[in-house]
Amino acid sequence: MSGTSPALQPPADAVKPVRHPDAPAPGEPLGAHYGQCFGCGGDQPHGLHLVARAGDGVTVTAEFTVQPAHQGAPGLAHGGVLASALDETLGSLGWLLRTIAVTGRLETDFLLPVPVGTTLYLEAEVTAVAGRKIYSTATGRVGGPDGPVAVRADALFVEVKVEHFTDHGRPEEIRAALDDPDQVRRARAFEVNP
Ligand SMILES: CCCCCCCC(=O)SCCNC(=O)CCNC(=O)[C@H](O)C(C)(C)COP(=O)(O)OP(=O)(O)OC[C@H]1O[C@@H](n2cnc3c(N)ncnc32)[C@H](O)[C@@H]1OP(=O)(O)O
Repeated sequence: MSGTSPALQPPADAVKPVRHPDAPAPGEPLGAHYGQCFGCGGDQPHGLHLVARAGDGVTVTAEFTVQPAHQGAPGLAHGGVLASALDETLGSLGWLLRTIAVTGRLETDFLLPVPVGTTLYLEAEVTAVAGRKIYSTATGRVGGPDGPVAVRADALFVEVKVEHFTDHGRPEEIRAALDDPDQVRRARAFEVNP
């Protein structure tokens, strides 16, 4: 069973999302926004190492393979890890809008158990925008990009300023990210923005 709560129904004044003219081209890898990110960071040993690509319109696709460190029950992915994969994929839609946004609400349906070693094929799309509120939906399929849906989610992301991160993050990590001599990495740590 799945159903979206009223909190995730776009209001009457919501508009269709607009792909930013400088959004990455369809098929272009989005890359990690921060090396230590649990979702996409290459320097995060127990992370998902999720790889996302821009799609058409305001969509992205992504893949992640469930590792032994991601188990809940023996040999099965932990539900929170699968929710993280959906959240990360939905979060990467910010690259298409060129908007910095964080998850306000994430509603998840777990439809099939997902064994360790499985690759989850994820797809996410922005469905509506109302002011700072960004409504989106995602699926994770198994067995291939057209396989059965194992997990799905609806989400509300809320646009924030970069100070959301710099004011609230632990000072050690903020300082390290701001001191990164690589200008692109420095910007990407906080902004889902090329
Ligand atoms: C760099 C990006 C990496 C991406 C990684 C993947 C994404 C993530 O996991 S981000 C991390 C997890 N998320 C967070 O830590 C966010 C924590 N929450 C917050 O900081 C705040 O609650 C925040 C920013 C969401 C909203 O606060 P604030 O900016 O004060 O806005 P606020 O006025 O409360 O809400 C704005 C609108 O959103 C709505 N809204 C906010 N939260 C929710 C919610 N949970 N459910 C429904 N609606 C909500 C409000 O009702 C309001 O609507 P309206 O404009 O119609 O009145």
